[in-house]
Amino acid sequence: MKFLITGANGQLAREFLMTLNTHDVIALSKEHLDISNPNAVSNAISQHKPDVVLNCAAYNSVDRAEDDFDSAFRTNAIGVRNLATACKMHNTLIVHYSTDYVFDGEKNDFYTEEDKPNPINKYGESKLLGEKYLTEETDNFLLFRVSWVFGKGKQNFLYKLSEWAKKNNVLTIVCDQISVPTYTVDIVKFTLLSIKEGLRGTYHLTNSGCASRYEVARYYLEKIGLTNLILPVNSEDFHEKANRPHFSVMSNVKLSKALKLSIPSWKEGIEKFIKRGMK
Ligand SMILES: NC(=O)C1=CN([C@@H]2O[C@H](COP(=O)(O)OP(=O)(O)OC[C@H]3O[C@@H](n4cnc5c(N)ncnc54)[C@H](OP(=O)(O)O)[C@@H]3O)[C@@H](O)[C@H]2O)C=CC1
Ligand SMILES: Cc1cn([C@H]2C[C@H](O)[C@@H](COP(=O)(O)OP(=O)(O)O[C@H]3O[C@@H](C)C(=O)[C@@H](O)[C@H]3O)O2)c(=O)[nH]c1=O
Repeated sequence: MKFLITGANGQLAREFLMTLNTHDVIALSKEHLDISNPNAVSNAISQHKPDVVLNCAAYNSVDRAEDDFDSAFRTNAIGVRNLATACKMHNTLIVHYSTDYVFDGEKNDFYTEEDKPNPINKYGESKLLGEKYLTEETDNFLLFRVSWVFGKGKQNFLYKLSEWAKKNNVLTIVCDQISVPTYTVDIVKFTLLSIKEGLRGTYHLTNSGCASRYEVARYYLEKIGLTNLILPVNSEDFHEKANRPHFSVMSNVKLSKALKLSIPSWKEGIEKFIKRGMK
């Protein structure tokens, strides 16, 4: 099976590259394939004729998207539509990733695939439009909503935490944002199993369990031997541009039933990540 990976310098793409046999993979970074360019996308799919496109490209700057919706929209919505159109032409499976931030966080229970999204920030809006364009354009898709992704890379909360911890003895961490930290290794594993099993459609792919940012910080920093004082605070204490959902935990039951497998907890994910040297 031949894979084409977009956004090849990102943290999820790099995890795929570490797992897949490189003979079967075409990996294109933004420099080599900007997914917002329809001709470039069409040419890349025609030229490489992959069986599967793994779309790991995204505009992920949640705060910046508030003032620069155009950039977020171009990559997270138009880019996805370009890929979906080209994949449909060649009957290629497209695997795409969305986010817990498509939900408003008001449900106070785990979100299922049946729940109606209602984003409360511009990044979430752009990702929801990407979902819409994907599902309107083709049936041959796997759409995974993931949350609080961590792995080798900098676009994640654990990396940011360790940077904050190096600079400050006392950390103030929000306790009113609850979701599921999800390890790139598990995203890759369950994506590849889903492809192998022939699944299609929308699934929530998160590690199991849930936690506030404050709980994650305490767990992670203790595990890596840092003794910073960590104080719980509310989101309103940070004057961030973007609103973030208070409770965006997604249930992974649909995926776990479809694969007849249980998905490891976020704590197991973090332990595995640390054992691998946080690489
Ligand atoms: N990180 C997280 O916490 C979460 C991520 N997700 C989703 O998971 C998926 C993987 O994210 P992750 O690996 O963490 O993201 P990263 O930010 O690590 O990687 C995204 C990559 O996409 C590239 N990119 C940006 N715009 C374009 C474009 N127009 N064309 C091609 N490439 C582009 C970026 O390049 P450059 O850096 O040069 O712009 C970057 O290399 C994304 O769909 C993301 O939205 C969902 C929930 C949480
Ligand atoms: C600076 C600082 C921030 N925070 C909090 C405020 C804010 O909610 C959060 C910001 O961390 P991040 O930048 O990792 O959060 P954010 O970029 O919002 O993370 C999100 O990214 C996108 C791509 C997703 O799809 C989501 O699933 C989620 O992972 O950290 C603290 O608690 N203490 C601090 O000292």
